[in-house]
Amino acid sequence: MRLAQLPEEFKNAQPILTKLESAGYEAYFVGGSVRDTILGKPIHDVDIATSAYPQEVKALFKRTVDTGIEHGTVMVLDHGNGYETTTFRTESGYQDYRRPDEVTFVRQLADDLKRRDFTINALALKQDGTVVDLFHGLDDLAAKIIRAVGDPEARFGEDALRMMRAVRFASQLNFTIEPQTQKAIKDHAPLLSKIAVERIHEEFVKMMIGPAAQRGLSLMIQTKLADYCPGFIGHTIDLSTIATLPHLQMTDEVEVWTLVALHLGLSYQDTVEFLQVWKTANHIIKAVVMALHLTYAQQYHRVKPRLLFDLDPGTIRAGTNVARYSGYGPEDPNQWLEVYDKLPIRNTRELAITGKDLIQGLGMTPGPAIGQTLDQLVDTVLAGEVKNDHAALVAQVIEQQKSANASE
Ligand SMILES: Nc1ccn([C@@H]2O[C@H](COP(=O)(O)OP(=O)(O)OP(=O)(O)O)[C@@H](O)[C@H]2O)c(=O)n1
Ligand SMILES: [Mg+2]
Repeated sequence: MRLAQLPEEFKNAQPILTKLESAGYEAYFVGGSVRDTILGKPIHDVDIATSAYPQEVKALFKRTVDTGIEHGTVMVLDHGNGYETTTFRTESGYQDYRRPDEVTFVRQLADDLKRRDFTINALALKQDGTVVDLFHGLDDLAAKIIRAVGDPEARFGEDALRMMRAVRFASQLNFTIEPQTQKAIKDHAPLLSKIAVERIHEEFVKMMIGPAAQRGLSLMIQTKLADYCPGFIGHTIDLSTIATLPHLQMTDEVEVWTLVALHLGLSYQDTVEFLQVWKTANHIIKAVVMALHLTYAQQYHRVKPRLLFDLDPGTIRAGTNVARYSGYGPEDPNQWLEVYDKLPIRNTRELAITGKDLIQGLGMTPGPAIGQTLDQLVDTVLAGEVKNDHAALVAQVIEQQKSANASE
């Protein structure tokens, strides 16, 4: 196969390949960008593989960064772009099921391609558009199949994360996993516990955001990969409910975890603990808990202005979408955002009175009472009982002070 037209990203990188070739080395585009180009999808990072050894690459280019030189990777900087340029290599050792004990640089492209995970990821592209396909990766791309290169057991024994990559690609590309490859995943699923949670996390989220998330999740259940993910054991039924939702099209990590927490029936506190075990970033955990409040409120038909006030557009969108995927959100995905936009205030700072006004103008003592009073004013303004107007709010505070004094 020869591609008639290369995407812009590859064209920009061509001078790097030309320079390597002029010096007598071989150089190819490899990895996901080749796969995605053939599928007609946009590409992100351009990876280059070459027969030149790292020191030879460094000698050829003026500006390089040693991003992973012990594994053969040097980043070549060119016109504001950086290209990961990796020497052809073989790997051996994998005693920990995650990384090789030893990498050996080699001069043959074939040796490099045969250590890669799946046939669709083992394609190489020459700069003239010729595709080097040693393992029928093009047939598998056309048939929409994820198949390990060579012996699947060996590939998963080398790097157990590849099992999660298989289900992630099944979702992202809407592909099936070839039966022998799938059997090897089932046989090796326990090895997933050797992998750092952060790496499983990344694959899981990518899988859930993919267009065929239901397929990916079903595969995780069938192969028992789910049992080796944090907090999923014993929750297969909840996960299979997610796998049957008809309109799943998640757009970000907050949606993913909100949906999972909802279907696992987690309380807010359990959600925090569950997401900590998954090593989720704190700002994401916070957003998930907020979105979950909205999702639960929709389930019980109790969405109040104060709840929307406490959220922000991002968490409102996530909470609404998750309720919609689960069958009880509003028909219009923008419904709660529109209500939010029409709130008289969306932030305590938007109140037409400040803590300073309370202290200096109304003689209140500095302390926690100031915050409580402002919070009550937020409630009254949101409930439509008082207009967000300075004089009206001052009158409201004086009223409250009077009735407080009277009851003393
Ligand atoms: N566990 C892994 C990870 C990567 N690779 C090889 O390294 C390439 C680049 O890896 P990576 O960027 O992680 O994945 P991509 O396939 O490029 O997918 P993405 O589009 O998500 O980057 C893969 O295509 C594959 O050939 C592998 O064999 N085994
Ligand atoms: Mg990649």
